[in-house]
Amino acid sequence: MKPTVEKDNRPDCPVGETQCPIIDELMMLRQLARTDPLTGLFNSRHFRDALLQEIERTQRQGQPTSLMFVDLDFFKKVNDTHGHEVGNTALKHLADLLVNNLRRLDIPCRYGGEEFVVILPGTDLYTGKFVAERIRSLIESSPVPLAKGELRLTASIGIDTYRSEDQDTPDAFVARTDALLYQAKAEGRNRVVHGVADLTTEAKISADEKAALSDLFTKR
Ligand SMILES: Nc1nc2c(ncn2[C@@H]2O[C@H](COP(=O)(O)OP(=O)(O)OP(=O)(O)O)[C@@H](O)[C@H]2O)c(=O)[nH]1
Repeated sequence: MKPTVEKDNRPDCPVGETQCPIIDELMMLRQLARTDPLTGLFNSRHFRDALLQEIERTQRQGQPTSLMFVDLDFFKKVNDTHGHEVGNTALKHLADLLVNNLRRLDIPCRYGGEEFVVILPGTDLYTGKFVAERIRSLIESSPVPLAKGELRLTASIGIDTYRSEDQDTPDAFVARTDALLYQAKAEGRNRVVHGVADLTTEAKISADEKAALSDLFTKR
């Protein structure tokens, strides 16, 4: 889901007009305050608000929320070798890849620098692991087209899930997921590291469903 001009929470025009330039301007500024200018993704401010909302939904309705940290590998070398502009092109390339390969409900954000974060509402860890692996594989197999040749990238990913019975705070959830990303870096990069699997949920998924999920993600 990419930022679009918000239609909800639109304040009423103080003089009751349907077209109100001041309200339009206010909505635009509100949008800008939540958007990363380089990639067009949501920024870390929006990420925090959206995560709080999804965790609240998990606590009230029981649907799990997964969280994925995606960080490009050796990105400093990209800047050092090809220059900052090419680095920026690579960041935009990754942002587009995320937008084009996630569900519309998912919330990809630029967390900062070369680190991206995606909220996956209503997604258990089993499904989240498939999504993460598909994104990792797509990054590896989709080089960035440059004026001269192409730039190959890889990324490390940490993914974990907030379940209705979880007691940790949103910050603690972010910290435990971020720690998995750092584990992926430490274990050699270009890999997905996930949190502790919920064996009861996994056991409920039939072999047919697992095969269908696997098929779905390998065919895309
Ligand atoms: N081009 C560009 N580079 C950025 C931007 N934000 C951060 N960076 C660069 O991202 C690089 C991150 O480098 P490091 O934190 O050392 O990480 P890394 O080289 O990717 O190494 P690992 O993450 O350990 O694989 C630094 O060189 C930053 O300058 C940006 O908006 N544009």
